[in-house]
Amino acid sequence: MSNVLIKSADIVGKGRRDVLVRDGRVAEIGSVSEKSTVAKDVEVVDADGLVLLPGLVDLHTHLREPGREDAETVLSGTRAAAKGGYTAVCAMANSYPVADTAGVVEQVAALGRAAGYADVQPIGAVSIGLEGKRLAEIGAMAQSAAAVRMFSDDGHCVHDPVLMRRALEYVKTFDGLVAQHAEEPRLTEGAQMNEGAVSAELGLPGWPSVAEEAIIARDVLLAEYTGARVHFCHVSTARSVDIIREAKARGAKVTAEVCPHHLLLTDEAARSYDPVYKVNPPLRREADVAVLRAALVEGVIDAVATDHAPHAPQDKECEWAAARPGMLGLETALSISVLALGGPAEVDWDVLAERTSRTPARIAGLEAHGRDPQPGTEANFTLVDPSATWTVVPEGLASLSRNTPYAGMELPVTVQATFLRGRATVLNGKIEEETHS
Ligand SMILES: NC(=O)N[C@@H](CC(=O)O)C(=O)O
Ligand SMILES: [Zn+2]
Ligand SMILES: [Zn+2]
Repeated sequence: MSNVLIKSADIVGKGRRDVLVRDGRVAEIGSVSEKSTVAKDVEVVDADGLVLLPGLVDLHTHLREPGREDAETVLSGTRAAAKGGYTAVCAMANSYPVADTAGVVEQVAALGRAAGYADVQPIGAVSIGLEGKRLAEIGAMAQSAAAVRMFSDDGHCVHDPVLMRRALEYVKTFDGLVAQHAEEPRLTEGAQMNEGAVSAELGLPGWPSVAEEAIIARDVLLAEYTGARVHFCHVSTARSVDIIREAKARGAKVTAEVCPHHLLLTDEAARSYDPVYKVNPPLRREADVAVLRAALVEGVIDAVATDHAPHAPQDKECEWAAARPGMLGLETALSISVLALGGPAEVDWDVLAERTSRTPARIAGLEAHGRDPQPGTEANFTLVDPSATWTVVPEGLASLSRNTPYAGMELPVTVQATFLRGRATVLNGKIEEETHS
C-alpha cells in the first residue's frame, strides 16, 4: 500500500486537509475529490480527528544488534519505533562488536532495510572499541554505504580532550558531528543515582550534576575552537541548559537533546529501589525537570531523543547496584513528551513536530525525514489521535525488553498510523506484519 488517500487529517499549521500519496510520495494535498482519486489501487485512510505529524526521528536509539539480540534486534527495535510514530532512528554504536568499522555500520543499515519498519541510520563510534584511546575509522564509516555523519562513544564519555579535538577536526571536514555522552568519569566513579538529598538519605553513591556540566562546558569551548559541530546527548540538568544557551548565543555549533524520562521523572523514584528507574545520566530533581521542559519549548534544547535502552531481565531484575542503566523509550516517547508539555489540550503540535521530527532530521542530515507534506516529498508521516489514551502494558510492547518505567500508567495520545514512504508500518494502532522494502 504505497498509494494512499489520507482523508481529513489535521495537518500541523495547515488545518484539515486530504493527502494523496502515490508511489511513496505526496502527489496532492488539499481537498482531493473522492471521485478522481479513489481508484482501485488507492487505499483510503480516514484521519478525521487525527493530527498528522512528519514521521518522528530519534537521534538516540540502542538497537542492541549485533551482540545482544536477547534484549533487542534491529527488527524488534524498529517495530517498536514504528509503533511509537517513528520513521527514522539513529542507532548508537555500543553494540558487540562496537560499530567502529565500515563493516559493522553497513551491517546495521542493511538489517534496517531488510526489516522495513523505519530507516536506520547508524552512528559510528568515535574511538576504537569505545575505549577512548584511538580514533575509530571515522573516514571509512563516513564513506561507507552507511554514509555515517554522526559519531558517538555513547555509554562512555569522550573524556580525553585531545581525542575529542581530533574527532571534531576530522568530522568537520565532511560536516559531521560528535554526539557527546557528557560524563566526567572521575566524578562519577561508583555512582548509582543523582547526587543530592535523596541519594544522601538512601545512602547510594551520587552522580553529581557537575560531572555532566563540566564536560558540556569544555566541549562548547572545543566546538568553538575547532568550528565543528557537537551534539549533547541526554541533557539532564538546569545548569547544562544555561551553558548551552550561552554557547548558542555566541554562535557555537552546538545542539542538544533531552529524553522523555528526564522531562517527567525525578530522583524520588529511586526510593523504590526498583532498578527500572536506574539510568545514565540519572533522574534529577524537580527543578531540573522544570528547566528542561521550558528549554525544550524555547528551543535551547533542540530535540527529544529517546535513549531507548532495552535490557534483558537478568540485567534489570536484580538489586539496584548490579543493574544496568537505561530504560525503554520508543513506544512511549510521544505520549510522555505530550504529557510533559502540558497534555493534549495544551501542547503546541507545531513545537512538538519541530522537536521530535524536523529538527532531529536536520541534525542527523536525514533529508527525506522531518518534512511536512508537500507535493513531491516522501510520505513519512505519523497519524496521532490527540483525544485517545492508552495504558502501558510491558508484555504488550513491540520491544523484546520490558524495562519501561511507565508500566500501568495511563498516557495521553495514541499513534494510529505510521507511514514510511507511503507504506503503513502501523495502521489502526497495530503493527502491519507485511513490510516489503
Ligand atoms: N542511558 C543508559 O543508561 N544506558 C545506555 C547508554 C547511554 O545512553 O549512556 C545503554 O546503552 O544502555
Ligand atoms: Zn549516554
Ligand atoms: Zn544512550
